[in-house]
Amino acid sequence: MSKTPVRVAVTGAAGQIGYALLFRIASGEMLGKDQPVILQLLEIPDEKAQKALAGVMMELEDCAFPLLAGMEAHADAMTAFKDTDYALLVGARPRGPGMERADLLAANAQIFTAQGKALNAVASRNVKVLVVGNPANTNAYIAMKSAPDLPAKNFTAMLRLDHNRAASQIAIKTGKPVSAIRKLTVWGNHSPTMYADYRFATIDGASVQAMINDQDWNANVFLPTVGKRGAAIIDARGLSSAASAANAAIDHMRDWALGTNGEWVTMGVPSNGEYGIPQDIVFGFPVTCEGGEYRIVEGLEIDAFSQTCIDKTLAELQGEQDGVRHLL
Ligand SMILES: NC(=O)C1=CN([C@@H]2O[C@H](COP(=O)(O)OP(=O)(O)OC[C@H]3O[C@@H](n4cnc5c(N)ncnc54)[C@H](O)[C@@H]3O)[C@@H](O)[C@H]2O)C=CC1
Ligand SMILES: O=C([O-])CC(=O)C(=O)O
Repeated sequence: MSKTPVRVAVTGAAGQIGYALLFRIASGEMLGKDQPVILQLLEIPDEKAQKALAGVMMELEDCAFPLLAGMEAHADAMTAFKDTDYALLVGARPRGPGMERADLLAANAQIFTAQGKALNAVASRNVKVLVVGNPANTNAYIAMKSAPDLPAKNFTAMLRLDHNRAASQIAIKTGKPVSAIRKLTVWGNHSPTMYADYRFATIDGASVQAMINDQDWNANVFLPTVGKRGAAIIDARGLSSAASAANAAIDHMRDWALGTNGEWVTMGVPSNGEYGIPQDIVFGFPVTCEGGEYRIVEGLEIDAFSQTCIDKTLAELQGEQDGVRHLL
């Protein structure tokens, strides 16, 4: 018997990430090739944006996806999020050259108070929320705090693009396939302060740290390359990353919903005090997923270099949080 369709809300559906994301959700890459979906698409109530969204929907129709069980255009979060099982909050202003993601806080924070409230009012009580719009961690925190009737653990931020970027840099450095890398993680904020950590990573059971054995490369090449990759793409393309961001969003939601078979992935999730990160800070952690739930990998040793990196990215997040306190 075929499965009951699930509802997937996507905001910023007519934007560049939306265009790289929706077709993959509708084809079953996110929730499985046997899971029908109903897309509930949100764009701003602006004639041009709604017209562009209508065009994207025409294209979705023209793909004749067997799993696309329905599709709706919305200009109001209160209708877009009705009964939704998954919510991908992409719609927000992207940064341009010379900006940091935190510079977007003033422009984007209010979007996430409104959308958190709407999720609180009308979404499925089990809704899984992924915040992509920047600054993603703090926007996820804002949405979570604006939705007091939903479990805090349902709100996550996208660190998966950073995780995937780190994996590719390690694959290039070691000459091994990216698919062989296990136990990699990225701690903290989706910003240049993030700490991509391969101390526990293995390739075919062997330690990646021992294989690379170069702390200078770690500190002065690897971490800045991963941390500043978003800016490098803006510099090269004139636009922020879109296809790789959409790909990471698919990876994040797929793993959360369908599980990771014991493998580690990175998700930005509200802390319960793990690794000394204060309660509710949305922080990149290593997690495993099973049965639709993520679990933070605990008990990892944090050495002095790593602690310094974690303290720095935490301090930045706390600063962002202080800056939005008036909205909550
Ligand atoms: N967390 C991550 O790893 C990444 C995050 N991003 C962020 O994702 C966001 C979207 O990026 P793009 O798609 O490239 O931008 P874009 O400008 O192409 O599209 C954004 C879309 O969101 C819509 N929008 C704005 N406010 C909205 C609201 N309140 N409700 C619904 N829709 C709304 C806009 O009309 C626009 O169509 C940006 O904030 C960007 O910085 C981008 C790449 C990676
Ligand atoms: O850098 C940006 O502004 C877009 C983004 O978050 C990324 O590519 O990681």
